[in-house]
Amino acid sequence: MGADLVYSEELIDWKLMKAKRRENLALGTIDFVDPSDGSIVFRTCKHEEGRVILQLGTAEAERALAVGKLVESDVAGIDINMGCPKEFSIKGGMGAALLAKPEKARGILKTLVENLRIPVTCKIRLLPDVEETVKLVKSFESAGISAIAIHARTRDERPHHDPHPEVVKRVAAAVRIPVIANGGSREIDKYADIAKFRDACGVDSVMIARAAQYNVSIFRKEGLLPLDDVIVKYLKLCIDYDNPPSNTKYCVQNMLREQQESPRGRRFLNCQTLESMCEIWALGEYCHQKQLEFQEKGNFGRRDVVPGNLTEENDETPTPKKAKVDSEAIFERNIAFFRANYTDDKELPKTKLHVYAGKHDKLLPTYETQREDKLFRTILTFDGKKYASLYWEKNKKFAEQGAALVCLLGLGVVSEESLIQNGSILK
Ligand SMILES: Cc1cc2nc3c(=O)[nH]c(=O)nc-3n(C[C@H](O)[C@H](O)[C@H](O)COP(=O)(O)O)c2cc1C
Repeated sequence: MGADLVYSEELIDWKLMKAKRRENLALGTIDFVDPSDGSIVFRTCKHEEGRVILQLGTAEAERALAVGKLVESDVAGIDINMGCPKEFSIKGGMGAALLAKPEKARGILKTLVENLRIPVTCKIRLLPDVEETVKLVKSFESAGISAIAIHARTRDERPHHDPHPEVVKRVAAAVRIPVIANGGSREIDKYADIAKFRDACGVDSVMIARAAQYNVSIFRKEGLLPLDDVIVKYLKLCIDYDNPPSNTKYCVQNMLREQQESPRGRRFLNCQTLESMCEIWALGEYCHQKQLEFQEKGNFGRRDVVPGNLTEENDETPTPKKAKVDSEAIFERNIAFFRANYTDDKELPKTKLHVYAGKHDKLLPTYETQREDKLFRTILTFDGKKYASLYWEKNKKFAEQGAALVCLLGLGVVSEESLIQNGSILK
């Protein structure tokens, strides 16, 4: 859309340190995979080469360097987050906590500068005192960093507080490295507003977060694109790079904002799969075909990566082990559990199934729940057979109820018609 560089969201050092680098031939991406559960910690691709700066949350030079070494061939630079005021960052000595430990912070930057081949930057907030901020930035400059991003607020100020471009201006005038001004989104509605903020801060570069989340075409010199065009472009990328549905949903929600209240917005909020989200913007078939193509090429979702299959050092392209359970042997239907369908607790699918088991002198069913990307699916075993819904529920309880419903259908305890009638069977 016209941005020169894009920063990743903050990734925590220990999470990346244990990740394994894999080339994903099906998607054409480089993946950093958590070997314990197969989740993707960071994914990038050729198209992003030279453009993406990986932002790291760290409190230790050694750990930061280990991550730097792991990713240095795949990113344009490493940024150390020294601005995050959130509790989890501060408690871990990361983010804005580093502003209170300037020597430690400088040590991290210096270690990276001296040992990595790529540029090192950091992102800070203003200190309450201007001269202290200048001193800090000069000290980081002397550590050899290539640029510094400054969020024009102090650690205790929140997004609704006015930013302080005049303070950024004073700091920028005191150093030679490029200062990237940040924190102006409230006043940035169009491309020309970026220059206003840039000039007020006396810098050459601006970093935009929220205004870009709302409509990423804010970076286009030619002006904003209609939101639907942006969503379509974004969804296509999500399909092409197999982005997790929950993250896709979160990002589109940030674009829709008040439109979430519209009938289309409400339909969107009910979506759980990437395909169902894509259907709203006429990309359902494209999504479906791409997912089939990726499966054929061997791109397995994280549920297919079982613990341990990424641990062999020399095995660069392991064949992911397919599903924990042989899907051939499972009775599967696309059934969702809607709590509102059951006013009487005795009618709840699990309760009903347990009563059935008692009456027929069978052992109670067992439930094994898989979790993927904040969604849940349960494989239920009853009387030697396995049952599961194809529908991923938003919590474990619902997933178990959904699987019980499939089982009741398989046993003939509930009828297909009744499930169609109450909307539980999905197409
Ligand atoms: C949803 C969200 C996530 C953010 N995550 C990060 C992050 O991972 N690292 C970071 O340095 N700043 C993060 N920020 C802060 C922004 O980078 C930025 O400093 C702040 O929003 C002010 O800039 P703006 O006015 O352009 O939004 C986040 C902000 C938002 C709204």
